Formats: sequence, C-alpha cells, structure tokens
Amino acid sequence: MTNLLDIRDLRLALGGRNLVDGVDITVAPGEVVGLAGESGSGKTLSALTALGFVPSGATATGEVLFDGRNVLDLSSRDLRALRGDRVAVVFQDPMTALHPMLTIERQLTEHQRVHRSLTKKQAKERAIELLDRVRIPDPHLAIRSYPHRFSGGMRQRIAIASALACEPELLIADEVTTALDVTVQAGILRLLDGLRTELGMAMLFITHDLAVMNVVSDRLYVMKTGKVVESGATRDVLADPQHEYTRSLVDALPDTEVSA
Ligand SMILES: Nc1ncnc2c1ncn2[C@@H]1O[C@H](COP(=O)(O)OP(=O)(O)OP(=O)(O)O)[C@@H](O)[C@H]1O
Repeated sequence: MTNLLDIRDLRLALGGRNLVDGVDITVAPGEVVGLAGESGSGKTLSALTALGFVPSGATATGEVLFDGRNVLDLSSRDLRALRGDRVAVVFQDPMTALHPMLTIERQLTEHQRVHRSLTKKQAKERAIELLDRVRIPDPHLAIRSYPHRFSGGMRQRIAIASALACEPELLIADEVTTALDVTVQAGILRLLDGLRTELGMAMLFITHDLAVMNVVSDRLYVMKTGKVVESGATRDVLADPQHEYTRSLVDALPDTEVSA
C-alpha cells in the first residue's frame, strides 16, 4: 500500500543545532502511528512538517511526502489547501485551537463556510453533527456557548470536532490527553479510536506516555535527541524493546500497562 505520509531523512537545523537529525517515518492510510520520546526529542517538529510547518530561521532537508508530493516544496497556496482539507492537528491545550471570545458555532462554522462554501444554515447543521460525533451532550445548546463553559475534556472534544471539520485523511494528535485526568483521558482515547474506525482516518499520535501509546497505536517510533532510535509494531516494541532508551521507558511503566 502507498503511504499517506512518508518522511524521508528529515533534518531540521537551527542556530547550529540539529533539532531533527535524519528521521524516517511512514503512515499508511487509516493507520495509527505513535511518536514517543522525552520532551524536546523532536516529536512535534517532525510531525508538524507534514503540515509544512518549519520554525522560522530553520533549514529543512529531506522529503516529507504527503500522498506522493513533497510538502517542503509546496507553495503557500497549496499548503493552505493541505491544512484546510487533508491534514489537521490537535494540541495538548484545546485553548490553542478554540478562541475564548467566539461561540462554538462561530468556531465550527467559519472553516466550513470558507473551505466548503456552505450556507450559514448548512454550516450550523454540520457543526451540530460534528459536536454529536465527538459526544458533546445537547449539541444544539452547546453550539451557542463559549469555550469557558466546558471542562478541559469537553474542550478537547470540541477541538477535535474542529479538526474533523475538513474530514482530514491524517490527524496529528500532539499530547492531546497529557493535561487531562486519567478517566477523562480514557474517554478521549476511546473517542479517537472510534473516529478512526468510523472515518478511516490515519493518525500520528504524539505522546511521551507509552501507556497511552499502547492503547492507541498500531506502530510506534521512539525518538531521542532528534533521532528515531527504535520502531516497530507497538506490541512488539513494548514487549521486547531493543534500545536501551526504550527499555528505560518501558521499565518505568506499571506492569499491567504493557500486557493490557
Ligand atoms: N520554533 C522553534 N524555534 C527554536 N527551537 C525550537 C522550536 N520548536 C522547537 N524547538 C526546539 O527543538 C527541539 C525539539 O522540539 P519538539 O517540540 O519537537 O520536541 P518534542 O519531542 O515534541 O517535545 P515536547 O513534548 O516538549 O514538545 C527542542 O529542543 C525545542 O526546544
């Protein structure tokens, strides 16, 4: 099968530092791929190149092929189309995606009206459908509210709804459960897993938490200081880690997490 995302020998250099240092990552259509590793290992920077985001002043080399086209070579117009239609991202803090001064309706309809030329009524119906899809209770009422009325977990669901608006083929989920309580975390993971089955969407799931990775990802890459140090089927990597660094991460997990 052709890969949806194929990152080849990606290097990002900034101020004499190699922030990403020869990374290869692939994601097949519909596949959930995990990117694990300590803070600062280059997970976010590597994943965001799929959207053509490169820190200003940084030099990127290598290839980031999305559906066969090198994202690093795209014009700003093509990048906007890619971000609006085919790849979406959800971050740890839902307030980075949600504007505190706008109703949920405004936030979920704007994109639809610009990218899909929907009427106001159609966009509203679609927004309600999206809220329902991420299991927000009473979506007809919720749509009139502002983000502060919702709990952290609910806000994250709304941020996911916003990312799903364009029906992306690839969703980048960057530490989406890190700031949440364990039970709320479990709900979000179940939601993402359900969406993947319903929508057939691929996911690049970034987390430093291998226990979370064990629940969601088919395959896993482990990064350390800008390099991939180990990769493979999640179950195999966690059951029999080959790299010393991965072993230290696995050893830090409670026993039940790996066998679950
Ligand atoms: N815009 C930027 N400008 C300069 N340096 C950056 C920028 N973004 C990230 N870095 C640096 O690049 C390195 C990798 O960062 P990255 O965010 O990819 O790590 P990460 O593994 O995702 O960690 P975290 O989970 O903490 O985000 C870090 O040393 C970080 O300080």
